Amino acid sequence: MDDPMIEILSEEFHRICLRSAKKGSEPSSTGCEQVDGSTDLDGMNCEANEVQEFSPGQGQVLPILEKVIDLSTTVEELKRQHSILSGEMSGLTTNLFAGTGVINALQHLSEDHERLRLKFLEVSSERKKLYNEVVELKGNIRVFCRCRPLNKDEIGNGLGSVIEFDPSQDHDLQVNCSDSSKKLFKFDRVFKPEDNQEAVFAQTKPVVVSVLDGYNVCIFAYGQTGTGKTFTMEGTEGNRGVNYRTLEELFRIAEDRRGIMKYELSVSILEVYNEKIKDLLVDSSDEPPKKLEIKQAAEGTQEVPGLVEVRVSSTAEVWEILRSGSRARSVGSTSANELSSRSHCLLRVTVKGENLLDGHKTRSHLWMVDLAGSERVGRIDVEGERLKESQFINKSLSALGDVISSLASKTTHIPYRNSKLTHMLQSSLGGDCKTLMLVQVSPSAADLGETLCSLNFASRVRGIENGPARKQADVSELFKYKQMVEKLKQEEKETRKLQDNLQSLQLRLGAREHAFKSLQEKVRDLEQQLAEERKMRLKQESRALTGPSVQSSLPAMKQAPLKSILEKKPPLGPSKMRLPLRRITNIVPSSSPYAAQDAPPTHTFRASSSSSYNKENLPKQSTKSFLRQPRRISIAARPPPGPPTSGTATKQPVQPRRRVSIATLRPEPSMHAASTPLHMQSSVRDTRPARYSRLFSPMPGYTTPIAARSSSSKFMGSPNNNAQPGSWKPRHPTVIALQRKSLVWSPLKLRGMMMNNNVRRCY
Ligand SMILES: Nc1ncnc2c1ncn2[C@@H]1O[C@H](COP(=O)(O)OP(=O)(O)OP(=O)(O)O)[C@@H](O)[C@H]1O
Repeated sequence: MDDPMIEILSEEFHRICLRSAKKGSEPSSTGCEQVDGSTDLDGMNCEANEVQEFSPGQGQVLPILEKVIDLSTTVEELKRQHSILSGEMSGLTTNLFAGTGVINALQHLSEDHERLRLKFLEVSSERKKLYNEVVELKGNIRVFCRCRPLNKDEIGNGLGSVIEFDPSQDHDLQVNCSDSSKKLFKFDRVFKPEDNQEAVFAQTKPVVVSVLDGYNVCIFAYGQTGTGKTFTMEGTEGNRGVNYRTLEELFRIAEDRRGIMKYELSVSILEVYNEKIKDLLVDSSDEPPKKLEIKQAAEGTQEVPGLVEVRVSSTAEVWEILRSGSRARSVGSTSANELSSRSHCLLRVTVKGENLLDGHKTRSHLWMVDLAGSERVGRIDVEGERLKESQFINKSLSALGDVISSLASKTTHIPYRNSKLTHMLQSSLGGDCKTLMLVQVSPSAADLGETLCSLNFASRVRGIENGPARKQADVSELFKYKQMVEKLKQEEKETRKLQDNLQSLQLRLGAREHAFKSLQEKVRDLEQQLAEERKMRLKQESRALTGPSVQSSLPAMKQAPLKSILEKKPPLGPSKMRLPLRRITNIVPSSSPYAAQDAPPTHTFRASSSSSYNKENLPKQSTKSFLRQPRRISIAARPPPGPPTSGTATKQPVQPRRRVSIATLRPEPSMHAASTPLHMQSSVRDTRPARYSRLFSPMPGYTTPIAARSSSSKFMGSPNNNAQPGSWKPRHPTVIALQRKSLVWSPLKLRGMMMNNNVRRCY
């Protein structure tokens, strides 16, 4: 039993029962007492029945029983309430699960919200970018032309319109000049006299609303006096102009973007009159006007400290402010316009924007300028103060023209500071800023000159940006790129050439390395061969020396020193200790089978002291000359023709071998022609001075191998066979170079060559 109330009641009932039992009745007979002695609500029911049973028996209901009955009813009621509450409780528990679903849904929603917010930010920045691009494509400096209708006076004077419009063209207008020629002008947009303020603003709107995206914008109306500049910019009550419509549009867009962007718009109106700045929102009737100056702010923008800035939040207040500013403007009467604006009127709208989604803040300016009349001084009859005004107006307008021209032609210096007007507009002219020029013209034939002036000026501004000047800028860029391309091409060409050169050099190097290797191998082979041959010769010599014939033929006194020398000498071998060739050749016996068979006498070299030479066969002069030869006369010398005589050893002592050299390889004139590479070499080194002169002089009677093949040598610079000694002059550049360069001859090389050509034949 959960309920404590029921428990209390149950106890109470139990007590009553017990008391009744004591009064004479047997409570056990009622059967209400349970075996385990416990009581419950059933027991109560039982009690109630018992009470009812008692009641009739006793004739009246006891107050206690009444109480019990009441209590039972209460219990019943409580039980019912309990079950209801339990039901509610379980219902609440079930609802708790439904709450989780709600939380999940909420979570999903917040995630969606975040995703959409980011997407929106992305899309809005993309829109901003694209919008700006569209404006830029149309031109950051745009020029519109508006022609006012002929006024009553002009019509009354019978003046006709000199301007013609092509109904199908929105960009052209044609001026009929006084000499009946026609001049065509093209602008970004041309408004005919019948075009209303709405039409003009429809085209202006895309430029002005850029201010809400954080861009600085400047619109100005230019033209001669009375052409409708003020009408276009300010308008009238019923025909509101660009100023009011722009602010109206800005408010509309700001309202559209509410919740995403927060904008604050404030307005200032000032005029530049005779190069002085005047705040048109200050009531200067009581006090003299404050002097305002242009100052450069820290962030580089131009500010006018002290200039009134009125916060505007609705179009209703804007109109009033614009009217009051207009009223304060300096006007004067000229012959062209009764209420001519003698100053430049500038309306500045400052827009502070805050992106509520990402907190990004912007501050930009929109300038809407109604310029003073651009007519030349002589055009209107002015004098005194009016003349001075006109001069200031002209000066500042020409400064504006210079600034726009410089901006359009993208020159580095923009002359902003030449006038107060341009200085003030500095941060809203050029760079990322959007500029719109509205050139106002009169259709009247009387204004033709001024109309042409205004149209020419406007065309120049537009033409420089979108026409030839812009093209010129592009051409210069193109030219720069073309030059770069040319340079690159040339560099590529040179690189290719260098690569080719490198490749050929590498090939040549490879070929040289290969040749060098093969030469090295050849030298090694030759050395080996030489060593073997020496070994063999030594064997033969020793055999010859020990042989009886040699012993008998040589006198004992002469054999002894020779023998001793031989014994002292180490055997020839591949080692560094090689015997000099001369020594070996000196002792080669005439009976040597090599000498007799292999080597023809004309080609076999024998040293001058060799015993194997037959002295008789040698011409006297030759022998003498041989004897006169310095010791460096070596193996390369050609022996005179005739068979060598065995056993006739000369008395010339055996000279220790020195450097083998071809330096003494100079055959005697009587020698027969011999063609060896050495001779060839010596023959081409004719003109060398001093000791080389003789060495390289051409050898008369000698024929180079090439020369031997053909009677007239094809080798460039080779000596002519028939040429007189010393008459040959080298012509080949290599020969000339060699003549100039002293050569160092390697004994090893020489030995190899000698062995190849001559020495082998000695055997
Ligand atoms: N497009 C137009 N439609 C109807 N009326 C026009 C139009 N343009 C100008 N006007 C009228 O021509 C007159 C001269 O215009 P406005 O004063 O605007 O010229 P302005 O160029 O501002 O002259 P100033 O330089 O002397 O101030 C005004 O009465 C104006 O209402």
